[in-house]
Amino acid sequence: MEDLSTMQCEACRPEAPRVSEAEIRELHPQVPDWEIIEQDAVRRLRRVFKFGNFAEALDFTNKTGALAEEAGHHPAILTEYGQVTVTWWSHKIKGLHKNDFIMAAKTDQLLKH
Ligand SMILES: C[C@H](O)[C@H](O)[C@H]1CNC2=NC(N)=NC(=O)C2=N1
Repeated sequence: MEDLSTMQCEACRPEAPRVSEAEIRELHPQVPDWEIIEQDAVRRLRRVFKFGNFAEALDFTNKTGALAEEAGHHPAILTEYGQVTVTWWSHKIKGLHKNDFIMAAKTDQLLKH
């Protein structure tokens, strides 16, 4: 399968289907550091990134924000001293779309720059 991090998000449409269990089984292993959580009955992808201090956490936060703006698809980001929690889901469909797996893979790539 194509590397998720090289794919582009498709425009979020309210009628878009959430990922199926079969799609999750195919996509989740490609972003193994992310957990699937359910919060307020909405399934989301979440990863905690560890850093040495707040400045590094803030830098990563800003890079993630720029990635989101470029893609037009936005996460929840909690920035703390030494760690950043990034949570991806698709607001319009109140759940997980392939876009969220793509953005999780792209977020992982930020660690390499
Ligand atoms: C108008 C704007 O493009 C839409 O509201 C976008 C913005 N960013 C988004 N981000 C996420 N995660 N889900 C959405 O449904 C979404 N919709």
